[in-house]
Amino acid sequence: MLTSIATVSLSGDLQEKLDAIAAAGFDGVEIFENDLLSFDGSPEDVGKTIRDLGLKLVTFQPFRDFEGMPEPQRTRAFERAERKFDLMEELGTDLLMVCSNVSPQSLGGLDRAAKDLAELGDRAAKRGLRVAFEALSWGKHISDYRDSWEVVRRANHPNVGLVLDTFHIMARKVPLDAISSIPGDKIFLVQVADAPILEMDALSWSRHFRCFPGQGDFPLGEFMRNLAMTGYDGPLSLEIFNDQFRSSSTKNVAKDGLRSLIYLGDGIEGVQVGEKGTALPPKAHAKEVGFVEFAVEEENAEKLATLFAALGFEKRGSHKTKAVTWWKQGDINLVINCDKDGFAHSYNIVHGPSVCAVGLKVDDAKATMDRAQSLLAAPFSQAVGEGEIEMPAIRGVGGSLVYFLDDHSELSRIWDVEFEPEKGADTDAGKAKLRKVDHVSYSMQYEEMLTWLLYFTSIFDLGKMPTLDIPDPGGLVQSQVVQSDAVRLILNGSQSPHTQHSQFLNEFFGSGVQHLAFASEDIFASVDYCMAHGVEILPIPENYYDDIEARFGLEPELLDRLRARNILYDRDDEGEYYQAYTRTFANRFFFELVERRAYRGFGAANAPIRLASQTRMNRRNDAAK
Ligand SMILES: O=C(O)c1ccc(O)c(O)c1
Ligand SMILES: [Mg+2]
Repeated sequence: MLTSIATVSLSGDLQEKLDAIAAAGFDGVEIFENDLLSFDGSPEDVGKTIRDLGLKLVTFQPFRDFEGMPEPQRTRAFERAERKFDLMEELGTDLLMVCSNVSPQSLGGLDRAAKDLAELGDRAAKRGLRVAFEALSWGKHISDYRDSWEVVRRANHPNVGLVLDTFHIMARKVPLDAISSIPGDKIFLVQVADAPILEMDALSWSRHFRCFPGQGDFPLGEFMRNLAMTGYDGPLSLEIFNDQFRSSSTKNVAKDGLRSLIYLGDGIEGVQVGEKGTALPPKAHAKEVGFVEFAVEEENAEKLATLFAALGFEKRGSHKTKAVTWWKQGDINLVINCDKDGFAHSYNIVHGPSVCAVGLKVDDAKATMDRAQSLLAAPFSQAVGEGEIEMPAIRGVGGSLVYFLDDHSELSRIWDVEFEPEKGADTDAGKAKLRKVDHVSYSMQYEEMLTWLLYFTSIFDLGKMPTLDIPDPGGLVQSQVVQSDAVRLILNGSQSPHTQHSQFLNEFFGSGVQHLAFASEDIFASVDYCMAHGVEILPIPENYYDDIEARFGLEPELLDRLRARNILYDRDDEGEYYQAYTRTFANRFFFELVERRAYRGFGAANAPIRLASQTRMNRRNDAAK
């Protein structure tokens, strides 16, 4: 199937859109009428530009309010169609997409509609053109794909075919299995869109909340399996009306679109997406966070080392040739990089003290790299010193890196090969009882959230959880978790410029890791160790403890232990959660200590308390300056 996208899906003017569509690597494009009307150039110019970019003009759309009109509107509708046919000849496309009538004047009846379409087919055939009929989910008489198919079937005209648009089909929650019995050659166009499940009218839902396949909740795999059975081999075209996309980078959104189509075809038998098709290795199993690398200047490297030691980490080695140290506790590996060369250094120059890379352990690092690149991730490599191991990596959030590690290649020996062991290091160290990285939390522009959601869930076996709105004193923060059984990532975005989250983006000059949570096997012991070693734990107000006492009926003794250590508490049907936070390091990132007792959430109810407390600390710091 040809990959295609409708111009309405992107921001920018028509030229920018077409450039981005071609640059992303699509085979074709749908011209949405408004993009043509607002363009300062002739239809011939547009057609030539499209061909010169190597794109196929898949369809011109939409032609509205056509079928079932009484006279005199009916005659006028045919005249309007003839004008569109003229335009199509100038543009150089043979397909007009007709969407079902929404006019209150239109008359019902499948036969009437079929007769109108057959006549339109005759007129189109005279010019070597075709028409394709789509059921809008809010159409006056025709709103169900089974009815639009019945109209096309009864029109029984070689130049009249069907459009299947997954949004309209799924918005009506009708069964998908009837798709499989439509003959593939009667389907002229397939438009794909995903969307979050929302309770609202179909028109507003469609015009504002569509998103790329994989970013929403629709059962698109089931659709594709049914489509494969029809033998359809025409365009697979993204048609996405989305408010975020309209205000995002044209190029990035176009690339996300193509990634989503490649992902849509992944694992669907009988479906080849793109002219060549892309065979993907299976989704990478994200087994654990293998390491986290911090990019800092020398001065901050010392401070960060002091903080790591106070958090119970043991320095285990120094890189043989670079100003890089390795810290470990339990299965957590942290790397402090203050070398004057290489990626970390350039990242530090832009962002200041920061997490510049996260290493994810997978089953097979090489296969993961292949999959990531097939899904259009940007590979990263830099000069590898003698005797060093080249670790596969791709660009991630805010230009930071995601490295891939595994247990079976030479990558498993990276610490031994590249690091001089620290003499006298306690190799069993787990002083503060921290065992694993529990989660990594990224802050990003609100408009980027769907990009990184698709990135993480298409490459890895990370599933998405429902999004949450978290109140910050300066506005709402939207939070999206993606997780496997052992790796949890949080993607946070905010539309308010006043949230802490947005301040982070300003001060950090972009998106990145805002905090890192370590899983403790005994939160009280962990916090005691850290406090005894000078770690300042984020203070939590007394009111909070009064509230959780009332809410959960906690024993006074437990409450005292929580209060004394500024530990937050949550409980649900599954279990209990304990969490404490460090103060922010260098005004950038902070650490969280958590203990999960059969609990799978992230303490969302506590997040506003934490955010308010952090805001208070920041204001106090600002006032002291
Ligand atoms: O929102 C609309 O009007 C509209 C127009 C054309 C389409 O293909 C569609 O799915 C929706
Ligand atoms: Mg459509």
